[in-house]
Amino acid sequence: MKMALYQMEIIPGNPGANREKVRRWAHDVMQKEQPELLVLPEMWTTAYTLESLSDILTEDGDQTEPFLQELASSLHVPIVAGSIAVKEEEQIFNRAFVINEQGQTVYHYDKIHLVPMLDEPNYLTGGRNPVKVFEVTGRKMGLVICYDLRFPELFRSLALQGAEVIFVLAEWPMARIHHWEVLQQARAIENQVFIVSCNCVNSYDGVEFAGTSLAINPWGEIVAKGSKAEEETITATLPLHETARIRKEVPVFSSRVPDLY
Ligand SMILES: NC(=O)CCC(=O)C(=O)O
Repeated sequence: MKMALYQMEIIPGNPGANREKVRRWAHDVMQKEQPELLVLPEMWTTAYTLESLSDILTEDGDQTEPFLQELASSLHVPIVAGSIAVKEEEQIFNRAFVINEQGQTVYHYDKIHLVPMLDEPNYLTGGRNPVKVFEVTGRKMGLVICYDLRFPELFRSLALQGAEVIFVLAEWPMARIHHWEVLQQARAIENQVFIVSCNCVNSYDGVEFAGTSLAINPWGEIVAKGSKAEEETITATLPLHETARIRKEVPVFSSRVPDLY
């Protein structure tokens, strides 16, 4: 399965301009690369403009989900559409969407673990619904958002539900780039799944983001990697059939003894 990841330089606090960037990118990458799936990063309409988020969202309304639905159906491609800030009454969630190639939203997920190091808990409300797998292109997949990467329980739950690929949608800072790579390789190895991450680049409010979007196979090998600082497209072709062989060679799932832990 061929995927295209948009390692995006987000324009802070300007949803309309970011939607236009994504529209142009999606049309361009579909023409040049013909991927079967598109992937966007975390909070890609606003970046971490947390203090002004409420006003930005009130003014912008709910335009982004219909925009993504129209984009997916017109290009006839599913989109793991990163996450965006969504305001519901007085609460703001960091919400990811998955849109199928018919333009239907097949899944959404509110980030459960809000990141204290970026002050999220002071502005956002954490999700309270459990993670679930979703199906696009006939394959089961899962997703988490950024700081969730530090909580292996989410990944194990998704793997046990049958996810073959787990996406990490992120605005991960350069300050902890070492954790970013190592944790993803560990999640891939321990769950014997493909991990695909989409991060952003550039900085906002003194925080530099780390790029380095990754595709990692269930053996833990990096099969595609973005640069640290450039806005770019990363394409990755995932041989999904390899998972069965790896799970036979190291039969982690049949060796588990969940009654004891
Ligand atoms: N956007 C995020 O959740 C960043 C997570 C992070 O900085 C970390 O886990 O470290």
